[in-house]
Amino acid sequence: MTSAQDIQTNLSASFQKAVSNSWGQNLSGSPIANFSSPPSSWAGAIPRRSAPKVLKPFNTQDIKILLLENVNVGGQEILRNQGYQVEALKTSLPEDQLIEKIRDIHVIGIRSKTKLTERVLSEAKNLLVVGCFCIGTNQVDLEYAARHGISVFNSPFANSRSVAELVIAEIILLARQIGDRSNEMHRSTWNKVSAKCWEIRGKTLGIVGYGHIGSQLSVLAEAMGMNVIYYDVVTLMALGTARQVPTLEKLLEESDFVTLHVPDLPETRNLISTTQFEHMKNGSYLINASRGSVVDIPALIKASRSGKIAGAALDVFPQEPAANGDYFNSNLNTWGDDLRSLNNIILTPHIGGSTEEAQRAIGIEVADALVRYINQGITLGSVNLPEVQLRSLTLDEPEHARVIYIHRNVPGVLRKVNEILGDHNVDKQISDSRGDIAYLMADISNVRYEQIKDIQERLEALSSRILTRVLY
Ligand SMILES: NC(=O)C1=CN([C@@H]2O[C@H](COP(=O)(O)OP(=O)(O)OC[C@H]3O[C@@H](n4cnc5c(N)ncnc54)[C@H](O)[C@@H]3O)[C@@H](O)[C@H]2O)C=CC1
Ligand SMILES: O=C(O)CCC(=O)C(=O)O
Repeated sequence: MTSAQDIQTNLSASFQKAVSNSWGQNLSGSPIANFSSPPSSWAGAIPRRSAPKVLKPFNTQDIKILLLENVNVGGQEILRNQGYQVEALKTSLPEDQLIEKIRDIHVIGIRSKTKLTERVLSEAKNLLVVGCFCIGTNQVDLEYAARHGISVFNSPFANSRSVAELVIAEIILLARQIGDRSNEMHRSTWNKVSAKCWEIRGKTLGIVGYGHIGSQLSVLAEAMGMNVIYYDVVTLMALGTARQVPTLEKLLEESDFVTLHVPDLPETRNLISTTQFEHMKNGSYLINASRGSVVDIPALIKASRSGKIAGAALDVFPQEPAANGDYFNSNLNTWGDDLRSLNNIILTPHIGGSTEEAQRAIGIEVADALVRYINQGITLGSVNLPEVQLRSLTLDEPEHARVIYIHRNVPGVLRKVNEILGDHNVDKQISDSRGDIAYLMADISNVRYEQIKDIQERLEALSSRILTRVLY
């Protein structure tokens, strides 16, 4: 097994090879070729630089990546093209198997189902980075990861449109009781009714959480003739003729359809429970495509049975199966049978972001972020470490190395680091902090292999150290 430490310190065999790699002309697979290219309109405004140098901290084939939950093949290809060892599984893994696997890998890619808790992450001695191939990052203990120098990336909006379109569809499906009519027809029953079936034109849509998805949905709903109101904990610019309301209660009292687009936070757990159902209009509808924890399902079952709500669409659940199959039963969620027995309840298996377009875009975006981080240490887009970028080293800068030092944000660190780097020519350096964690990146020139090793060992010996990497 190759540990991150081995990879970082066992430079001798790979150094010459890696340097000659980096001097080679094979840049076609380089993520930075695109990443650092300015728009063509800038041509002439800035001096032309030589081609970026592909930094390699290791023999790339030593990097082990585990991708779970059917990460898009486009994303897998980007990682394989780097020469990394990629194992891709279609499902999530039970915790014991996850722990077994995570001990050996440097990178893990997940979607919403894999829980990277402190217990799991504490077994991951070599882990450098986590890629969440989705929006939500609530499934990862971000703080623990940061304290151990593990960067976490996600795709903040590549599936927003897909979720918004699903919600538009569900508004109409609920208003016309299409789920029930379709189920009846599947059971050979013809039941042509118009009672309590409505157009959505002129109805009020209440959006809770007016972020990427909520605001996108707002535009689509208005185009369908709906009035849009929204509630958010921050004051946000209304799109179109939408209107922000000051409280959740006000939104619930005014809306014909309530749709939830908030993250999973302690404050959003059971955001919609018995009291909130009481505030809703009689015969209104609830849609939840955010997180299963946001709605109190037993309270929803009561509200549906009493006729307080005329229907609901749920895409997310407190407990979701790790794989496809006949698992959505009462063993998983005790109220499962009760929920399934209700009228006009649309249940979908967390497919809000599951479109070809969204998955392809997410695959590329997160895989690119992982490659940038592994190869260059760039943390742009990290959700738990300071976002730090340095322009690329170029091919006309031989004998350069990039030093990355993730450390606890305590006084005096920079002085000590610069004492170590001070014997060399530091071309450029950047440091930033986020809470208790700081991230320093420095490019130094005219360094020989022995000197790199010495720098790394001295940085490793500092008491503030969380993780040291040297890329060259
Ligand atoms: N069903 C699915 O497949 C998918 C589900 N999601 C879920 O949707 C959630 C929302 O996604 P985005 O719109 O991209 O997030 P976002 O971060 O862009 O927007 C969330 C909004 O909720 C607001 N908010 C936070 N706490 C609130 C509270 N207590 N009350 C009211 N507003 C509150 C925030 O201020 C923000 O404006 C994600 O966190 C994720 O959990 C995201 C993508 C796919
Ligand atoms: O598609 C997925 O696996 C997760 C979608 C989701 O919930 C998210 O992006 O947060």
